[in-house]
Amino acid sequence: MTNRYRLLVENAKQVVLVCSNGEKYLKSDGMQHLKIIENGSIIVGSNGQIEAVGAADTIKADYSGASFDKVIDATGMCVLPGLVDAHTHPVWAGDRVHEFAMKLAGATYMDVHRAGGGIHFTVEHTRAAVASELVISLSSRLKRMMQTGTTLVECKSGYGLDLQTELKMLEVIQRARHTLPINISSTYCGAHAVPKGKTVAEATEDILQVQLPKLKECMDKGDLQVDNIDVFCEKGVFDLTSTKSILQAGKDMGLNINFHGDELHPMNSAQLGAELGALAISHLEEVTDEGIAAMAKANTAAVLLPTTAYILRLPQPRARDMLKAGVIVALGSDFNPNAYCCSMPIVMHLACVNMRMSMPEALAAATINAAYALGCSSSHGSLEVNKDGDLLILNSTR
Ligand SMILES: N=CN[C@@H](CCC(=O)O)C(=O)O
Ligand SMILES: [Zn+2]
Repeated sequence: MTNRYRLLVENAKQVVLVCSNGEKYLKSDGMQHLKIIENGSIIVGSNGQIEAVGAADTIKADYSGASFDKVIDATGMCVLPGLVDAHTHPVWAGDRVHEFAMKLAGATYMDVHRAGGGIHFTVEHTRAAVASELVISLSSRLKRMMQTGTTLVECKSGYGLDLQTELKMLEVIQRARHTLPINISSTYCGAHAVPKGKTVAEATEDILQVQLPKLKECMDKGDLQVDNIDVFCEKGVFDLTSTKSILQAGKDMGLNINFHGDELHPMNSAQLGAELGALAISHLEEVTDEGIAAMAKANTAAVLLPTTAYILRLPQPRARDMLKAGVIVALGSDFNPNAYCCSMPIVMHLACVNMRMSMPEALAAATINAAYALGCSSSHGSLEVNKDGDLLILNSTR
């Protein structure tokens, strides 16, 4: 047995494990009482996984003969799991600050979209951008996310809407996965909007007959790793029927269903997601009581995005109703050219102030539950033995 380890963080005032019994997610009251060790230490092994976590005295005694590549004295500090951002659109070119001005002057998100802006504007610029340019901007955005504590992030395609650009975006995400010290869950979002010049039926056909088969070929050959499938299920974008066929086709390829639903209109997206066994649905500002009940029963996570409601002045997602009903509530930044926030601490803050979540609820939603939404809660989202040694050390007593 080896007695050399990569890292010892010792004597922290608090080690916030979040949970400690292999929970895949936390619900309702379980999110109020997170597992905390006062005066604790944690060891990360040479494989990058957590070797031990516990009271500082116990760790010291158990590992008295061990050596460490690095030792950090965390006296007076607080150790947390790395934050998980469960929803981002970080690959794009073209600035949309002019649309912010339009919105401040009264235009809605869909007014801008229908006028050919919004996602369409970004599609035009992203199609024209070369991959190397997208890699550079993506890397700088991911680095900013890391600086605010994100260690696992979901990254979507969806500003291509054609085979060539969707693949280019997924390849850019793959490059970042291999070059940056951040974990990535990759999402194919070819149904993010109906491309200009196509009907919903034509766009759906292209995704089912052209884009998904090619994606599968690339995945089977090992050229691309993609984890999730996404659709923007919304009035004026993809209706319930087309959404269902695209999500089902993705699921049949082995992708996790994780899609945009019930954002601007009640579409019964939540019920559809529950029926299809979706791992997660994002937004849900307009979800109905029936949708909430269906998600709670199916263990479909709700990825709530407080920056969207803030920037678009939408009704807040009904976090309290969802928590009460037993929905697995997670958080994401929704980083995109319209909602320009890389910081999960700000997202958690907005969740507390605007969605009335408690601080422990927000932390659970940004760690174990966000990891669950990405199918990663066996390796991320809490400080437990054999999970990835992704941790934050806050130079703060609490
Ligand atoms: N609602 C759809 N998609 C994004 C916005 C993307 C964009 O406007 O570029 C979202 O999650 O908020
Ligand atoms: Zn989104």
